[in-house]
Amino acid sequence: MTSLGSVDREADRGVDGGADGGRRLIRVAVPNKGALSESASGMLREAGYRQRTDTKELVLLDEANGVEFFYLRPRDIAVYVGEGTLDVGITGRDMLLDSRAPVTEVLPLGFGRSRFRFAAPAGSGLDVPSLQGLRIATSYAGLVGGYLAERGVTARLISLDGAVETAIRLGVADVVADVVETGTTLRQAGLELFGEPLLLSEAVLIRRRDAAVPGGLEGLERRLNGVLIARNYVMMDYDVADDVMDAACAITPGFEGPTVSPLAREGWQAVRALVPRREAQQVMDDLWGLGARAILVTDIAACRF
Ligand SMILES: Nc1ncnc2c1ncn2[C@@H]1O[C@H](COP(=O)(O)OP(=O)(O)OP(=O)(O)O)[C@@H](O)[C@H]1O
Ligand SMILES: O=P(O)(O)OC[C@H]1O[C@H](OP(=O)(O)OP(=O)(O)O)[C@H](O)[C@@H]1O
Ligand SMILES: [Mg+2]
Repeated sequence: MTSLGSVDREADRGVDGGADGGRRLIRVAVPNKGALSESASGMLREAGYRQRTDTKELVLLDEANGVEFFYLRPRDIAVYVGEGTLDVGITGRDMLLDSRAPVTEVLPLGFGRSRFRFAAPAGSGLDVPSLQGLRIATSYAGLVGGYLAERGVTARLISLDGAVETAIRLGVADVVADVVETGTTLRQAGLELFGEPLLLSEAVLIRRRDAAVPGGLEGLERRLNGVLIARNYVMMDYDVADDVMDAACAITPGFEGPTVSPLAREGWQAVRALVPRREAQQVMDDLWGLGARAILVTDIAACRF
């Protein structure tokens, strides 16, 4: 295992000798465990980067791609990036806001989606103004404190490391504020949600705010964006008669207009466009209704936009 210190010095020297001669590595923080860890590494792997095979590895150098990955607790990632120690990182939007670190979102990554909510024993009938003077257990005191301050509510925040849902039963708090995905954990604790979500969270790529854009970020962002498009879009091909071509193109506008090619068949054209994956079945029905035929959908293995 390599120590963080020795790799730091290696990174400062950059990648020598290659076509990029002396290019500095971009240093990327990745969650080492928890809800975001597997998906973050999976996405980076899909984007062509090396990822660790041993969960005990703390640092991994992907020299060919000019990236060095540091596996850290998701809660600490905004701190490292905010301090400028690491260039970019993947963490949850909720953790980034909670940290108050000087970082900014570069790209939402579409996984680790959750809502941040207040909850209390079923039937309490609470709302946000009635939190005044109550005890709120949370692992996100920065986020909750900021939310209440904006609304002029003063409550006592009980900071806990995790499993906050149990705090009410144990008499430590009146209310909890926590991450909710399915709501199962809250229900099992006999709690119910109240108030609007404080936040809709997901995994995000972050960088330091008010600092120069790190070298290499553009390439990383383009690759990750390519993964998002490959995941969220499909390629649709179909044949359509000239007289309904405009209507068909309106159904499948693509990103920059569909590709239209002549067909051997007189009065018909072949059309190709990207379509949101979740809309593909409805779009095929609509095209069929217009008279389009030979409608094919294919997955995108990789792309750059
Ligand atoms: N069940 C979940 N579904 C979706 N996202 C989640 C879920 N649990 C946590 N997250 C998100 O993952 C990020 C990291 O949370 P995670 O639970 O992994 O860290 P933690 O609570 O500090 O550590 P741990 O739970 O491993 O002790 C946060 O942004 C959070 O919103
Ligand atoms: O709505 P659900 O689908 O039940 O998911 C939400 C739960 O998942 C997370 O717990 P985690 O396992 O991370 O434990 P923690 O609370 O100790 O962080 C979160 O803190 C909630 O407790
Ligand atoms: Mg957790």
